Amino acid sequence: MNVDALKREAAAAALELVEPGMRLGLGTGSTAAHFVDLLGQKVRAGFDVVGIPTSEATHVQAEKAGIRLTTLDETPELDLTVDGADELDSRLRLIKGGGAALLREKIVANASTRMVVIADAAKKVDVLGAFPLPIEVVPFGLESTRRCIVKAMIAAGCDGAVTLRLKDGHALVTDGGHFILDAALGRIPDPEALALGLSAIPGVVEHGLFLGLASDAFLAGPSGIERISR
Ligand SMILES: O=C(CO)[C@H](O)[C@H](O)COP(=O)(O)O
Repeated sequence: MNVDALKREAAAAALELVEPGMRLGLGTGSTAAHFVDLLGQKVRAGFDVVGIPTSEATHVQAEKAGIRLTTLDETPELDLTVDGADELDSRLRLIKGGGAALLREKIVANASTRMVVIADAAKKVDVLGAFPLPIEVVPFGLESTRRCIVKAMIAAGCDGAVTLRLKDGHALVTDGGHFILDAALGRIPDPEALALGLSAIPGVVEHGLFLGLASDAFLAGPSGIERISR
């Protein structure tokens, strides 16, 4: 089975958790897109839920799929968020932000009673960090913020290049109007320490370490779905 089919299987497994009337956080990325697609099919068959998209891209997809949408201002508390991840470990600590949507993804996950991760099984790792850690920063003072990030990394026992994410030769601009710095660390021995250090830097808007947010993960592999719960 190809990776895309596995992603769809993980999405289908999470769909079974959705109940009528739920307030749902809708993730971003190729796996979350399968979830939105499957949810749209259910909605068009008469199932009523309300969704909060975590990116402009998901907003467009969900609207086309016929899913009723709201905002966190109208609906500040959600029942369930279903989202993908770039990496996760057995304690459901995640790296997210490969699709540059980490800020809204974290706000929405934090507003949810449950966050469920859907992914192909290859995303599960023993130690986080092979996937470069996305860090969302304000454009003002970029180089100064980058240096502070390097110092925070060293203080947390890791090291690696921190580079500006580009799109079409220019700095990628997130939905919130910020830039993304990607930290190629290889391994993150103490994600909690790194998260604390990064959050203390004024130019850092948010980082892609999602700690203590996910309650469950559905990981699709060749031999079926593995469910991890916390
Ligand atoms: O964090 C994300 C977007 O910011 C995505 O959830 C993450 O990049 C996984 O994407 P995909 O499902 O396409 O592998």
